[in-house]
Amino acid sequence: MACITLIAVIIAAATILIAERIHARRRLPGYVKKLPGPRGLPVIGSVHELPEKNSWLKFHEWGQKYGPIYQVNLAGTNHIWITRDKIARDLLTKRSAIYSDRPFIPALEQDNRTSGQYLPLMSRNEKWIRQRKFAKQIMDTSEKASFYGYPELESVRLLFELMSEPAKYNIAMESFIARVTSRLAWGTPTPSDELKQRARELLIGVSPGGALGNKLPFLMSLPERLASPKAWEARRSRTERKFFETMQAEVQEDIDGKRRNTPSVLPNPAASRPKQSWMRMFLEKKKLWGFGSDLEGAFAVGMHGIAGALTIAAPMQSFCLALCHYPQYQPILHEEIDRVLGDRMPTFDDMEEMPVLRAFIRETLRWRPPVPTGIPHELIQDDMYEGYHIPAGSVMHPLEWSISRDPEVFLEPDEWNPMRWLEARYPTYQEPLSKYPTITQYSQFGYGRRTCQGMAVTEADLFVGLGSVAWLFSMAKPEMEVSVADDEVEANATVPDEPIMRDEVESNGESPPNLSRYSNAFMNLSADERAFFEQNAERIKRQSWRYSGAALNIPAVGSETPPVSDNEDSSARKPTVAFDHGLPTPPASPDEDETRSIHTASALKLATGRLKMQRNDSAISLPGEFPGLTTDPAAALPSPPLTPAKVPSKPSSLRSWSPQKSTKADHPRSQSKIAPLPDVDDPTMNFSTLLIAKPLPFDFNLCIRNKARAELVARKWVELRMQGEFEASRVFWGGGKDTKGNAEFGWGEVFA
Ligand code: HEM
Repeated sequence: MACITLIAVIIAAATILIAERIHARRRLPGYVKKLPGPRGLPVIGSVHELPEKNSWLKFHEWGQKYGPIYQVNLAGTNHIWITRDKIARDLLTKRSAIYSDRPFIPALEQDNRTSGQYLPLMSRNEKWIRQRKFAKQIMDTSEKASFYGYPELESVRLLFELMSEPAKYNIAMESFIARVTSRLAWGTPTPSDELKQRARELLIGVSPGGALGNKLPFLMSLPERLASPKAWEARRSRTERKFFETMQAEVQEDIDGKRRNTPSVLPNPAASRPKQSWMRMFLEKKKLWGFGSDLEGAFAVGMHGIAGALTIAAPMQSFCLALCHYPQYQPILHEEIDRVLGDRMPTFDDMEEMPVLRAFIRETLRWRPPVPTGIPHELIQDDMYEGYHIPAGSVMHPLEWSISRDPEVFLEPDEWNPMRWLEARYPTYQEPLSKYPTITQYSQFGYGRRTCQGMAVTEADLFVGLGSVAWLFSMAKPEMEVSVADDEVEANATVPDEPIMRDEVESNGESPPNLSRYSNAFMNLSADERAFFEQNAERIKRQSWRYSGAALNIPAVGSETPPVSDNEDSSARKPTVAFDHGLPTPPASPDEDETRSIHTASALKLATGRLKMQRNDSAISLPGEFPGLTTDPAAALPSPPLTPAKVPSKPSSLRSWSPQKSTKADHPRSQSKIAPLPDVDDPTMNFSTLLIAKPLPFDFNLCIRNKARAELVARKWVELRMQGEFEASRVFWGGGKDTKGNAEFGWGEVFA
């Protein structure tokens, strides 16, 4: 029996092979050349040569071997890899009429090309046209409204969380993006955890190295009970739909005023007012969009939520990686931040004035592209390029990893060097600096008719989010930690059993402590809050440093309170009592100023418990290795190498490169040495394996650069929280207890 099966498999494989050969020969006229590439094995092609981790490095290596455009057979499908920007533009942009389709993704329950669910994965059909129009409208409108101020708002919570639990920096950054995106999509940050999970699960579903159904498509034709990947996908798909429909219905209820003052849903009336959002735009002008159903609108908005939720967090984490591994550039960024912003946090309006911050972000996107393999296009008819045949149905990959490592454009391409965007001696430099470098209009966001719709949101989130992080913190690898212990601070490091209160703080001045007011204030706390402080007394005690009273000069609240919007009843602004990050929400008090001050002090104290302070406000400086800032910033810039990288000078276009004719002697590989591939043990190369490459968590030190800024953040956090802005994330499935839900809806297992 086994023998018969083996013979059957061999016959089937041989038939496919012969059919492939005949097919290829019949379609290729004699004068047309075939693109080079690895030969691979019959049937499976080169699948077995791909590593599980960082597969883009293999494609990059093949690019160096076979040239800037080559083809690979992967399980019977022809994949074409493009490693130079010019070729990607020639094909995907200039010939976008035939290069703008998307390949089929087997692991999804519904056909990604026609289902109308995910704009980035659709074929170029009617649904794609109307959803792309809709996407442009919602992006343009929200951009004009400065994306409703959500990045600035959530960056306060981001900084507060980073001060509170620096070790969870990756969660804080992902939450920042998910909250901003949830607000944009539905006007509320409460679904942010669910959105993150929806994004992770979809990412698994669409990644070639993710769901098993993409590696073994036949599994998707079996019944769910026999194929667990199919059951996983069915649940993912049901949960996603339910989530999008629930959010759509809630926004509709908000608009209709039905959800106002319903404490079980949103405890704070101020927070329950309908906020601006993409869903609101959809619902208010439904007819304008011409969608087939409300469900299409639910997906059109939800998909944008998902697209934003994980992509932007990846470069935020790569930014930390870069700053730690290339510390010599940090002072340059801090100099710009201190000069332009001083003691206020950045806003989107600061873009023009801050080319250094933009350069740091752009360079991070280049150095560690969030989508290193690019998002593939599919060619719908046979084509020719520079004498080479590209068959219809080929899956075209603009290989971002290689495109952003073209040694003719990027000197020393593997080095993170933001100066390449700021100094005229680099080929990438462009005037005027008030505009360039941009964060958008970059190969990282794709080509032609399928370019990313979320570039502007990405720009706002990264600029405000990372600008805020660098405004408050400096970063260093653990072994590079500078001495941060301040004798005075150390001497004061005894912490009372209870939280620091305003009166105690003031007592560091002339007047003696007013203990009665102190204890009254403590007694004014709700039972929940008192319990919190009691339970956390030990933790609070363990803090490594605390502010001295003189330093904690808390100004009265007033001028910085955000204005009350037209449709908000200011008397309705009541603080809520809920626990989030282990920190109490301030209770309502007749004396709000006092309550705010008290809670600012305790919030700040709790928040900064695990952080280190730098001795002075300037950035890290170590002898020798790091450039100190001088009055002439140019003189302080680190000197990049004047000679190009050790990589070979490679042809930038196909004109000077002809793979088919090449002999061993004139092949690019034999002309010069191949650039060494990055070491896979390199700590900066530790990435998740899915389509979006996110650095895995790593150890580093976050140091507060300036006390006054930390105080400002804590104060803003308290104020905004009292206004009901920082609602905690909601649990959608499982009756409020957990996220697993039941067999029908809930969270599936995820990895990476
Ligand atoms: C760092 C952040 C991001 C990166 C690197 C990125 C990258 C990309 C890439 C490479 C594509 C495919 C382009 C092509 O096929 O040529 C794409 C498409 C798309 N992106 Fe983004 N993206 C990011 C953030 C976002 C955000 C925040 C949103 C929305 C809120 C978004 C929405 C979309 C949409 C709707 C498409 C599909 C366009 C189409 O197929 O017609 N992206 N993105």
